[in-house]
Amino acid sequence: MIGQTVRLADAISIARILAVPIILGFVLWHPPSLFVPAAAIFLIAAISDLLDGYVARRSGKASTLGIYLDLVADKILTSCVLLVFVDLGILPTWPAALIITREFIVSGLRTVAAAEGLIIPAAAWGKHKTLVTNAAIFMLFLAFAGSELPANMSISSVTPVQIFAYFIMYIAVILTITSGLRYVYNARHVLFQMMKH
Ligand SMILES: O=P(O)(O)OC[C@H](O)CO
Repeated sequence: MIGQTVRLADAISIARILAVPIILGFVLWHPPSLFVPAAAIFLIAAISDLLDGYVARRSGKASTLGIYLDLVADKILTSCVLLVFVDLGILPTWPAALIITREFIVSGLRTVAAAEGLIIPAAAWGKHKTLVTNAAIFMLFLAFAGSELPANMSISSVTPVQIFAYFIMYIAVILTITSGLRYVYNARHVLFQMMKH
């Protein structure tokens, strides 16, 4: 039973990864008119992040594969959608670059910590960052659904919903940086250890 629950959690994470090409397909095929179906699939994928955590917790024990799949699925989903937003001019390069760089730094830290026998699981501040980032992405999808893309817009046609979506995205950037710094600070002994070798 525990094995089955863990496998269900893993299957949910794998489904989240498989949803990424479908979302990108909708977004790139006919932007921005297919943003609503893209947003709907993105929302289901983002909610599945909460679901796989719940399913894994019910088993009382997350598998190592489950921890890996959960983290990797989140990062693939977020990074790919941010890149496509940059491609379409919805997002400047720097917030996407900052978010993706932070993910590399924290993932790298997890790798060296694991080599030292230390597991760095997703902490509450990391989960909050993911929640806010996903909310911002979902709102950007809806804010630009059926509207002009930024390259064809005049400043006067920017809507309050679009301004609000960007506001949430910049909060997500701040949470991404602060949560990343917390991981680095909490694992400082791993970094000091690395410097000694
Ligand atoms: O901030 P991280 O790297 O711990 O990632 C958190 C996860 O996205 C939560 O599922």
